[in-house]
Amino acid sequence: MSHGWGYGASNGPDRWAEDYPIANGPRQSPINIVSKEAQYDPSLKRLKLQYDPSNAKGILNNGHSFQVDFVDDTDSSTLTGGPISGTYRLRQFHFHWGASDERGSEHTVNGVRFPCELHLVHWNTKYPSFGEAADKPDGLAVIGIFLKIGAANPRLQKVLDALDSIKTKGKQTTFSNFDAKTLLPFSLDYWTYDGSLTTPPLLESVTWIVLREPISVSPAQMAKFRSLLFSGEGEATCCMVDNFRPPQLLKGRKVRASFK
Ligand SMILES: NS(=O)(=O)c1ccc2c(c1)[C@H]1CCC[C@H]1[C@@H](c1ccc(O)cc1Cl)N2
Ligand SMILES: [Zn+2]
Repeated sequence: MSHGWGYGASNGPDRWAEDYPIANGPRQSPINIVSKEAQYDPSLKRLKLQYDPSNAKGILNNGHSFQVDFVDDTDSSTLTGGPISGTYRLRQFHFHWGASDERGSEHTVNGVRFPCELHLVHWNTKYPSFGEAADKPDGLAVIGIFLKIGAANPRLQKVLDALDSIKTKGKQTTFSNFDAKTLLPFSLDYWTYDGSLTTPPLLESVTWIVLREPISVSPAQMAKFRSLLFSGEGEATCCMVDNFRPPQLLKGRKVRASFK
């Protein structure tokens, strides 16, 4: 790719391997989860999420999605239990979505695509920093949550209301006192497998934890996601939609389920 990676015809997922050969690696994400082939594993623990709302720091349009960043210099917002050992710290969360409601999620379930998918990114504190953890096989743990069209979700509203101030690439604003736990569905049943970041650098460092229960989002709320731009101020306007990578080959990996 002559210019940076993206989701367009000239720089999208089908061309990422040119600059990131790991795109054809053995543990790439996302994947299609075939529920009947996921094996129930009774040794899997319950997920334990302890998030401190005061760790929320800011919200940024990074030109590929938008992310809410958290202060991660202490163990005050952590993920433990589940399929992981040790303590992982919340770094940021972000979303992937479609131009219309029939696509947008990265993971699919029995071939079903959702309009949007939320990723809560955590890093293993056995490493000194996120940067050190990002390329280790057990470095990151990302919780994936599907969004399904339904009633407006009041828990999303504070995030969506901030989008007007970060419309274009590079824009950021403060975003404080937000409890990411409010974004979780009632059930914490999950599928888990070893995978990768779903965008370049596509590092094969992620323990994926995909929740079975979606959260709701209304059509009007989806329109807010789609009001963002990939482009920077003063550049040709390019709507931020379809910022998802399609499912990748399983290549022999097993998907485990925390539930029967
Ligand atoms: N869809 S996802 O959850 O699989 C995903 C994919 C790619 C990246 C991220 C999350 C996040 C995680 C925090 C850093 C950021 C990013 C990155 C940027 C600059 C870097 O030097 C390294 C990284 Cl990892 N890349
Ligand atoms: Zn993501």
